[in-house]
Amino acid sequence: MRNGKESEEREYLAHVQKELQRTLVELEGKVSDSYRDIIEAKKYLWVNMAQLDAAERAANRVDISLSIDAGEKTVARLQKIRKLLGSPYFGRVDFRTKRQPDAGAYYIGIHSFVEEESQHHLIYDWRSPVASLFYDYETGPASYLAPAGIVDGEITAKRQYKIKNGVLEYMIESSMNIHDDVLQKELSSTSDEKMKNIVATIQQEQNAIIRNENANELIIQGAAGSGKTSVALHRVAYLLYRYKETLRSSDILIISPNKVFSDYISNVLPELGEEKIMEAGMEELAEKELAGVCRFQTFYEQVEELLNGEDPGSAERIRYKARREFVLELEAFMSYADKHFFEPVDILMDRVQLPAHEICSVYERNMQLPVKQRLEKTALLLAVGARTDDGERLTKSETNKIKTAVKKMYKFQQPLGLYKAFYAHANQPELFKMKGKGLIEYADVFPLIYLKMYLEGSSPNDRVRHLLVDEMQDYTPVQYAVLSRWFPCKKTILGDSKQSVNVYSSSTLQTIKTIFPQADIIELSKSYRSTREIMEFAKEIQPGGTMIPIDRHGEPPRILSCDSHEQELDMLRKLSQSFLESDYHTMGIICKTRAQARQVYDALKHLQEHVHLLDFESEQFREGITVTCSHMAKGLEFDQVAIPFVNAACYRSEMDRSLLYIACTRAMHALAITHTGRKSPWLP
Ligand SMILES: Nc1ncnc2c1ncn2[C@@H]1O[C@H](COP(=O)(O)OP(=O)(O)OP(=O)(O)O)[C@@H](O)[C@H]1O
Repeated sequence: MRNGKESEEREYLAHVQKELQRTLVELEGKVSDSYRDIIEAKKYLWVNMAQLDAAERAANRVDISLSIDAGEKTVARLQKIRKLLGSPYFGRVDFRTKRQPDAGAYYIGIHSFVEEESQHHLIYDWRSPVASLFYDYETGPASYLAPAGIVDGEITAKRQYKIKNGVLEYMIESSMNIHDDVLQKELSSTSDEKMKNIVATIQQEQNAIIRNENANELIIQGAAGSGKTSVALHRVAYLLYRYKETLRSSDILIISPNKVFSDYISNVLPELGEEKIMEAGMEELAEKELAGVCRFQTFYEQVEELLNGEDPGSAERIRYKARREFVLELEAFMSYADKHFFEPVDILMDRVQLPAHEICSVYERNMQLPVKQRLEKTALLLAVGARTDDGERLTKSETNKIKTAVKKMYKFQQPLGLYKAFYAHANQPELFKMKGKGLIEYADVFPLIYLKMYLEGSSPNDRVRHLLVDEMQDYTPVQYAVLSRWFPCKKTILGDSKQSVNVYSSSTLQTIKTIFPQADIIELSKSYRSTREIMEFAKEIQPGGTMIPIDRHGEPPRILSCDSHEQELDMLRKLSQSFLESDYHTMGIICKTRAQARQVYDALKHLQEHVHLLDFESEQFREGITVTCSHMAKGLEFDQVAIPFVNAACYRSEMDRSLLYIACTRAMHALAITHTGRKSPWLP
């Protein structure tokens, strides 16, 4: 076995580092050369501007921009080499084939690295075909898919390494795919303010998702902490590597629940050597679509309103619009509108007359178009075909008159009017309620957009070539219908039906399956984030499902009973103080509502720079104590979590239960729950 002994491994590491160092120096030289060249070229252009003709100036500019591109590439490479110097590789797999009976040792790292002189791969990128052996197999027969086809062989040895700041901390030889000890060590570490990459410990079932190239739609249902978001981001990095000639980061869009979450995950792709992808929230997209039509309540405002029980009818309205059948009902209404809302009448002008039946027949021939375009085309075809009594063509002004007349024959000019007509048609006008002048409820936003598309058409976004939808359970079938029209590209859709922030409008995996019947569906049940004690506690709050906690242990969750509200706030102060004295980096105090969060934040203000209030407008996730509410905490994680006010009055409904589950599953290592008076019936 090559580099069999630890001393040989250390020698190999030293050799790799020496090569990396050499490359680093070379690249640094190249960067300063190209910096100097660019400055010189710019100076030359500036000084000689008057003497150069237009073609020469253009040629100079092209040269400069090419040099800048080349310089940027060198800087990117330099960054990768710097990263490798700290930790060149984390795994090794020895693989032999019939053609190569002496097993070759493949070292796997975050980026690949080739020795210049020998052109020998000292490190293979974790996304390279051969690296899949490391994640997918134990020792023994194995195969991987190379560009030229399947390569069969045998894995004779596997090793994992922890190299930090260039020092080999430990190495483990194991027949297993990813050794449990290494995973345990990774999971026991304290949290960061940004999500970490998991390349060194990707699990086999996660790797299958990351490397899935065939699915047009891939749905990942995974328990809390099962790595859905991490895996989806690693999948993006994999696809960018696999299709590097045709796919760029700017072709990929992630729909994320809020800005804080986007900030939290923003480091993963750059750490993996890729550029950030585009991100957008559902509301941001809706805002563009409804500009000039109406304003709308946000999703968070909707959830807050439900939690505060401000409008008893709103749950019913939300539930109605979150059904799968609702999309079909909207579509049936569109067919009805096609037939009944166009009322042709004779057009009688001085020089020309167009009978209603002729208008109707042209209209019916263009049914495949959205209403507005259909009307325009109808008018245009009529105008082009029409002749005056003297056999003359129509003038521009006559054509325009026909256009206006045909347009008016359709009963609704505005999407909102058509949307209201839907409820009148369904004989349920009470299910549509404006929140104020020009302000609609969140539940109406996407049905309205869907009807607007029918009325005015929509232009699919061709720039987005892969769409990632996180927290899939929070989107309704009509939202998916709109998303599919906006983005007719490949999709990775992920979430957990147990973590809905609004139980009235959440979609189950079953529902999402019916929306995307061709999708590949993968379920992740192993949960990595929290200790077994925390996950077993959470499982008692939301039983059922297939969540399997990882075998990592910690202190059991504490339920702390208080005598008064003031004493409960005092308890939170104590918990915060002890967190500040501990080795933990992040603590989340997760409340049910925004108002509660503000109250707790005020009570902890004396801790000043250590405490942050995370609200709907926040954009950043930071170290220290974060006071927030469950629906903002979704997707995030903390070393330690405290959940206040978990009494019977505050946490009683199904929705409260779901929020409590989300809050508990944010904790990695420690969880404390406080209450005054009778504790919530959802607590174990
Ligand atoms: N294979 C792995 N190796 C190491 N850590 C992992 C692995 N898979 C997941 N994790 C860790 O588990 C935690 C949860 O991951 P992630 O946030 O991606 O899960 P999730 O399923 O999206 O969670 P949730 O739905 O609860 O928000 C993260 O700290 C992540 O680094």
